[in-house]
Amino acid sequence: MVKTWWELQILCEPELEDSVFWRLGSFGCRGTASEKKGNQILVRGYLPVFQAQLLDLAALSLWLRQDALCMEMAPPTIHWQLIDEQDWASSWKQYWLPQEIGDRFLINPAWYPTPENSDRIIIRLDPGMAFGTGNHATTQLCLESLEMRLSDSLLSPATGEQGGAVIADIGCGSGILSIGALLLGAKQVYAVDTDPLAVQSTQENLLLNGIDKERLVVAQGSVDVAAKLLTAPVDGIVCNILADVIIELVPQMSAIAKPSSWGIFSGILVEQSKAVADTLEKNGWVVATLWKRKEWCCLNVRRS
Ligand SMILES: C[S@@+](CC[C@H](N)C(=O)[O-])C[C@H]1O[C@@H](n2cnc3c(N)ncnc32)[C@H](O)[C@@H]1O
Repeated sequence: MVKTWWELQILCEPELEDSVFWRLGSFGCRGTASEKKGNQILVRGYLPVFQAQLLDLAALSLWLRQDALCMEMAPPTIHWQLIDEQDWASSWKQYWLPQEIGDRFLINPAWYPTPENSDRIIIRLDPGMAFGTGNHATTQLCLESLEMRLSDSLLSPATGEQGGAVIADIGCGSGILSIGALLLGAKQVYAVDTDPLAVQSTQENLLLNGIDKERLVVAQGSVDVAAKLLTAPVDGIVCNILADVIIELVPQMSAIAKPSSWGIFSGILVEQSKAVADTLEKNGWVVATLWKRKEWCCLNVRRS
């Protein structure tokens, strides 16, 4: 039995209570409760931690705000926290199974035996506390986009010799996209994340996949840190963070790109795609394709 839960707390106008309950129910909350707090209502919702990642909670937060705007009410205040932190990092593992993604990848949890006769590229992963198991639609869209971008690579995945793409992975989480790119034949990846746990997880997953550590430079920070580590502009950028963050980082990411670079941007809700695309276009990128999965999308772009 899973004993670790997200507790979501939504403080709203009383008129919004029903719509908040409805939203939490359709989001998958297993239990809900409400109480009066002055002139407002505090609604609490509970769901197992493996059922939602931070991106999903951010999306829920956006929907709750949109629901309030549609009813011409003040937007609710939303908080979330993990409760009963009893070894949650291991309790969710039983729910995470090997998973095929796109045409080429197989994500294999580190505690499962590696399949011997698979014709897929196997990414072995233990994300620990970091985001990036491959279960999330945005990670899948990025891996599939990398497949497309790097499919004509003639490199040896084992050595990455003979040129090949140099890529920046902004917000690397578990390192899943960096490792995927390297196994597809990228020459080198510069991976950054503001979360130190993600940096640690990426380094550990690099070792798990037997990749030469010179091929993956990992550091804590954001695009500014990647820019300092780079010796030349990159051939490609992959960035799976929320839309607001991407919009803020586009000028800095453009500054580390070549005139011929490509980009893969996800973590974007479908309704936010126009704002991200507009910002990219203002900074000299052309949106080639927009791929959707569930409520999320991924922009595949290139420099004009
Ligand atoms: C949605 S996860 C993506 C993880 C992984 N790349 C994937 O696709 O599954 C976003 C990651 O971005 C990191 N992050 C958030 N804001 C950032 C910023 N401004 N710069 C760099 N990393 C950031 C978070 O710590 C988190 O690990």
